Amino acid sequence: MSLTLNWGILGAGNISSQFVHDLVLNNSREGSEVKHIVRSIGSSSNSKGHEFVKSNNITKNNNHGFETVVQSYDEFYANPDVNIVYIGTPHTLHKEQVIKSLEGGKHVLCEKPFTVNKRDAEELFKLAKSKNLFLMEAVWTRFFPSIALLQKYIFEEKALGEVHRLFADFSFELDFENSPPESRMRDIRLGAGALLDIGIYTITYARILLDNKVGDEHTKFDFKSFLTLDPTDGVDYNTSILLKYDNGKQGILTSSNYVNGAMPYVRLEGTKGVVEMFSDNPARPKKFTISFTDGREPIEYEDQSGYNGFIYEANAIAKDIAAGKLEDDIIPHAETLLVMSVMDQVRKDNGLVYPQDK
Ligand SMILES: NC(=O)C1=CN([C@@H]2O[C@H](COP(=O)(O)OP(=O)(O)OC[C@H]3O[C@@H](n4cnc5c(N)ncnc54)[C@H](OP(=O)(O)O)[C@@H]3O)[C@@H](O)[C@H]2O)C=CC1
Ligand SMILES: O=C1OC[C@@H](O)[C@H](O)[C@H]1O
Repeated sequence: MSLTLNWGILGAGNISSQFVHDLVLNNSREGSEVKHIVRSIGSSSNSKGHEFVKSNNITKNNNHGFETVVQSYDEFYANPDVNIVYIGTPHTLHKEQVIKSLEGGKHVLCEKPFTVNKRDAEELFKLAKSKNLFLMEAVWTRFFPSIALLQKYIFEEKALGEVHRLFADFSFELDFENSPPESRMRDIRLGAGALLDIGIYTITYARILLDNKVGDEHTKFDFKSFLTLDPTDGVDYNTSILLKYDNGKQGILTSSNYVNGAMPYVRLEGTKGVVEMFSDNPARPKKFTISFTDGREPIEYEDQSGYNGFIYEANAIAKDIAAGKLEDDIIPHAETLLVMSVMDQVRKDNGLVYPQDK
């Protein structure tokens, strides 16, 4: 089984840089199980692309002897050396870029939110299957070792007893003064708003901590929600979702771009114990504590790997592709569609329509 991926990185921005950091670190470490070769950076600007290669310190030495080229988007899609594309551009560009990457015969890992609505996501998954190519939404959170460990404690060992309630918050105060109205964080045409940007993670925590099944197998739930639409930008910067599973478990999910959130950002309550999660970034589940009601020693976990955490999803995909799979078991297509359907309904119930919905 060959565990080598030849990556093309689309968009030389913030998240692409964080993603590439992990690939470079992986390649600099002895004994890494997967070779992640960065073949190409697709950028709107040649100089920006070269600056990206430089600032992320991608060299032949830490890239398995390969030079990284910088290409225009169109050259990038046609690059025969790239076999998987990572899409790190604003939400509303994902759809067209996934299509062009698949048309170019490449597997795709596309940043969250995968698309703006479920209809578009379905179209992309159908296309990938028809071309026999792997396609996944990059919800990296789901792939952290901390999550697998928590799921073992919660669902297999029942360390919390009966789980009843989850609080999950992802909030940070957007620097409105320094974020121009045409930035991806504010522009409705780029899919701005807290729900698609950070609310998606609170729904993700409900999915992975309240239910041990994914996609078509999921436990049924219902929800009600409120969005506060900003009078200037017309998108939600305050978002609350109340969720109830058929088995009675509840999730209280909040996200905001008006105010900063508190720590712990996740609190999961059961009859015998409580999980609390801490992080500099609630998308990155690096640290948790489990405290027990009977006074037992708490369990404490912290990821000390030195990775940002993108390596976990990247390695999982390498194994999937080597095994000939078209989707991943942790976030199969149906799971992305489920989360997208929740976000569609929340927007519908609160009057948030993106131009792409029409
Ligand atoms: N997994 C995670 O934790 C995170 C995921 N994300 C997701 O990644 C995506 C990108 O976010 P982020 O990296 O923060 O965004 P940035 O604005 O930092 O970068 C996006 C890049 O996309 C390209 N681009 C093309 N067209 C546009 C446009 N009209 N406006 C802005 N950029 C454009 C640019 O690259 P170039 O000029 O080189 O073509 C730009 O640098 C989003 O969908 C977001 O949800 C973001 C942060 C964290
Ligand atoms: O996915 C994300 O996680 C971290 C946030 O800061 C960012 O806005 C968002 O896109």
